[in-house]
Amino acid sequence: MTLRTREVTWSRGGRLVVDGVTLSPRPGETIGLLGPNGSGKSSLIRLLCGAVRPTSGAVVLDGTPLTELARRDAARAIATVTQHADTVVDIVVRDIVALGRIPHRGAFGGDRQRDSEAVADALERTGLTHKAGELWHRLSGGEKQRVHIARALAQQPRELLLDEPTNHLDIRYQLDLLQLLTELPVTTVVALHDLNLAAMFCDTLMVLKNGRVVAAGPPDEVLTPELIADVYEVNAAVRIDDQTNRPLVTFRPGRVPGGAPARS
Ligand SMILES: Nc1ncnc2c1ncn2[C@@H]1O[C@H](COP(=O)(O)OP(=O)(O)OP(=O)(O)O)[C@@H](O)[C@H]1O
Repeated sequence: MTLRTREVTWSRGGRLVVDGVTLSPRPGETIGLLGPNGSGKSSLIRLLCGAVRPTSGAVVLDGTPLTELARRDAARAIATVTQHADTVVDIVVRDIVALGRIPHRGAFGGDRQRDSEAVADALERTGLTHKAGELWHRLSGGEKQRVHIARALAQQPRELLLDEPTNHLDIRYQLDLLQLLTELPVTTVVALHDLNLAAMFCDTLMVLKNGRVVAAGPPDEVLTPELIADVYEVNAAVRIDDQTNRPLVTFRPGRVPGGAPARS
């Protein structure tokens, strides 16, 4: 059992932002959420973590709708890395990462040894051990991003949700992060803009357009020139990379209005 959605919809201002999405990850798999700006990826992640309530349909964790679950139970199982998370408080990196341990604290405090091991491990995995004592506001954008990821890892969740986690990272950390996600024994849903990174690291891709799922499945079945033209209105060629055995997308200049790929 894992975190799933059943025909979930979310409407805002009379518009269906998320429109009947069913997401059923296999435990441990990495699902990449793709789609153009405004297609509903962040909104679906907000539904999955319980930040917003579905208008209809359900988000369920081990069969129980999130809306019926105690906050602490959901927080122990689900960690989320959102976009634009910031803090104005003067706080050091280690203390931000330690916030991930809060859901594990009981009425008599937590297991301190386990907490500090989880924090140290999360710092190590994100390459931040040497920054543990540094103040948050002195970090670069990419380092801040990695701190948020470390906080989520310190939470030791079963389900990990990430909204464009690579957007501030240089290419080395993008690759490191996505490699790490595939190696963690957790179910991961990650919204991405980079089709090639999604193809390289995700087990399954789900593509949204106007809040609806337009394709879902293994990367080599989903990422076709036709799909890319339809969803992004760009002209692309796709081949299987002989090193990674994954689809590799190259783009051609010019828009493809209306969605049909231009003939080369
Ligand atoms: N709270 C809200 N109230 C009204 N409209 C909203 C709200 N949240 C999202 N939307 C709208 O829903 C649509 C989907 O937004 P969302 O942020 O989920 O897209 P996205 O696929 O994550 O986009 P991006 O790639 O730009 O981050 C957008 O048109 C957005 O303006």
